[in-house]
Amino acid sequence: MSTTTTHNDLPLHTHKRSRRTTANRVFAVVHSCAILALLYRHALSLLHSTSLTSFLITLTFLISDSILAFMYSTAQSPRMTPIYRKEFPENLKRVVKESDFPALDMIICTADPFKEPPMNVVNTALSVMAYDYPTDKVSVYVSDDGGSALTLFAFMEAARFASHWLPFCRENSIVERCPEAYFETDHSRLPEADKIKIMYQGMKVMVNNVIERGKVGDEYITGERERLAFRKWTDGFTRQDHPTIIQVLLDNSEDRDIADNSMPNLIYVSREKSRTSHHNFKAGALNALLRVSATMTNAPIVLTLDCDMFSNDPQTPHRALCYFLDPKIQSELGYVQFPQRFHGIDKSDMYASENRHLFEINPQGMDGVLGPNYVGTGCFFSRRVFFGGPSKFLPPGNPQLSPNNVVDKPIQSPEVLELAHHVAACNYEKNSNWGSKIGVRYGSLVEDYFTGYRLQCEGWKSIFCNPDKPAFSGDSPINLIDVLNQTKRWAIGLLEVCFSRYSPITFGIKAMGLRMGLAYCYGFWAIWSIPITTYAFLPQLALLNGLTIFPKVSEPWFLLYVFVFIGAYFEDLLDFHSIGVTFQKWWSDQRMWLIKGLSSFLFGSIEFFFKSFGIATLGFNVTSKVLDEDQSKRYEQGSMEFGVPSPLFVPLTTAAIVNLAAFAWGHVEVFRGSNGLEGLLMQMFIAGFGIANCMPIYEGIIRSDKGKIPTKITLVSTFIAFALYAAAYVTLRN
Ligand SMILES: O=c1ccn([C@@H]2O[C@H](COP(=O)(O)OP(=O)(O)O[C@H]3O[C@H](CO)[C@@H](O)[C@H](O)[C@H]3O)[C@@H](O)[C@H]2O)c(=O)[nH]1
Ligand SMILES: [Mn+2]
Repeated sequence: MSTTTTHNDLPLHTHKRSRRTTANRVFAVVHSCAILALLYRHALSLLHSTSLTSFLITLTFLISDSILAFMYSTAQSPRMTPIYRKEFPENLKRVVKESDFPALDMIICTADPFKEPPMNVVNTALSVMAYDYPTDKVSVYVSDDGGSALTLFAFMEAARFASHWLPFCRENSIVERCPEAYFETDHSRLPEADKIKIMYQGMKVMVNNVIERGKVGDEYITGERERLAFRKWTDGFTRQDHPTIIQVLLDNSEDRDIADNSMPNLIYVSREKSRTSHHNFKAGALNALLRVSATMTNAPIVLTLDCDMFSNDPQTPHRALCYFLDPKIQSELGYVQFPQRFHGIDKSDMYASENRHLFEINPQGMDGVLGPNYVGTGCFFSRRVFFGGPSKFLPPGNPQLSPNNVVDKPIQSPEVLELAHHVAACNYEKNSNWGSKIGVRYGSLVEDYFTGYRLQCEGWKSIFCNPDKPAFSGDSPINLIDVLNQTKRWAIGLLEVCFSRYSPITFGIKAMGLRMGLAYCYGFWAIWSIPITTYAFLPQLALLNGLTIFPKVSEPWFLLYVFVFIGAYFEDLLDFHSIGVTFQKWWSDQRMWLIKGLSSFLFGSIEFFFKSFGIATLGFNVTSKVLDEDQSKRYEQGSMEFGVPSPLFVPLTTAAIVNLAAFAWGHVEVFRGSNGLEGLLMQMFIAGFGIANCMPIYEGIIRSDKGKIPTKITLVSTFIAFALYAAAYVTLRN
């Protein structure tokens, strides 16, 4: 089945349904029945339980399995109608003249020059400045929430380098337009390549020198314009407290590259910050930038990009236009989301950094209903989307910020610059709709999930654009603690939405219908921690005390458990298989799911709980993108990086110890014949499965390199494991 949109017989895009749709639906019904039967069994045994202990154990499993059932059933929603799309950018110019292409404003976010090296930010910017797009229609805005002169310095250099890099890419039809990625491979066949490479290396060395010294020395400041710019970093200037800085680095009405073509606009913006007003993290930055860009260029299409993700294909805007320029879907189309894809990932994707469920499988499913969620980066928006639903325009206070306003003054004219500074001020949003009804939405650490969700609730549709050649390519953390802290932030942010009055289960279903509402319920993520923790400890502690808590092999209920487990796992494996992911990567993904359940989801839930009672406040901890050489080496060798004595590792290590002990003790019990294998088999299997998943943790305990689990963590975990055993001994043995 496939639908085609044509203009004079030239399709811009098509889509087709997944062949697995029917199988998915049938299986969902069968599996759901099995789960219901299991819950029914728990309810029965709860009613007939003979002791307090067995009552509590059954209750724990009833709660855990109900959560699993809830998460399972909501996850089925996107699996009902996954679709695959295809674009035909080659037809675009035949349908719309290039001179009629809409202008593009691209916003790149950065927040910390030491965690996000300015050279990476520069690479991201250069990769999109070099898009195959009419340069007079392209504007790149760098949002620097770190308010760092170092980042501005890097961009001054980048602006100069761009005048060589852009014509070089165009004349040689270079595909790799991120210089760092391009120079990683040898291009000695192209005579100019060497020259450009030397230029690039020179810039890199200079920028990195400046970063190392922590300040821009006078010897690096060449012109009067630069001197004036850096003067804004006065003595009282801190990243939390400083005036707005807007620096136009390239202006397409006057700057030209070495081949005499016009350059895209390049504008550095660091919005005003003050300790007395909340800046709403990235959401605040994006809103400030939406306004600043409105005063200067006000392009109808806006790309939001994180500094850790560069463009991997210069035709990407054309792909997005295949949808935005289709008159049939135009009026309701809010955004076109490209998946987050990553480079430098190890063969087994040890940390499940690819997050295929989140970034690919789910969006494909949601695309078959109203469209995918927004994932913060690699997303082209129609500017209009930020100002009310498709049929309910909400004007911003100032008509000059309206999405249909045409800017008729040059970007460096005093009026434009004055207004731009005014709208970047930190109290500009006071008593306005920004963050609540217009712009990117505030109130969650996952502003992306929340914003996309709210926009879809307002009636906007979205498109998932997933070309074979990844459109963007990003960095991902290469040590466990960064991964866990990142997912902890996400888990908290998602709970902030799911337990608010905008919860997808209530508000979402009402606004978008059952299927979309349920699809957004993956935001309840963190509650996975409850069943995962239960299954990581309870069967094992019971086993250590010789207590049978699951059906015997000979009972029919045993088969039901087997079916539910294998069914869920096999379904997941097939999902990964259908998008071409190896078995090994799938195994890592499910393992990381368990690891997160015992760490980031668990701690995230607790922190969210504290926050809800006003006991703690939570911030956006930017993930570090700096690569440590030793760590990189261990990453390539496939050994998991612990290194720091973080409490996040304690439940994991404890679980590893308890599972090993239980598995060993189970064998003893069976050989002694005190309790037959028949009754303990399932508990033995669960402990064995736990051990299989904990392999990197045992390695982490016995390794001796810097990335090992700190001895302190091992000791604390061993102590807790004993304490748990003792507690179980007291409660379970009577
Ligand atoms: O106060 C802040 C904090 C962060 N950022 C930027 O936000 C982006 C994302 O931060 P990062 O540390 O890379 O977080 P990730 O967890 O990798 O990001 C994912 O999750 C975020 C929400 O938690 C989304 O915003 C991102 O787009 C999504 O890729 C980066 O460009 C930062 O520079 C800001 O601009 N201001
Ligand atoms: Mn990131």
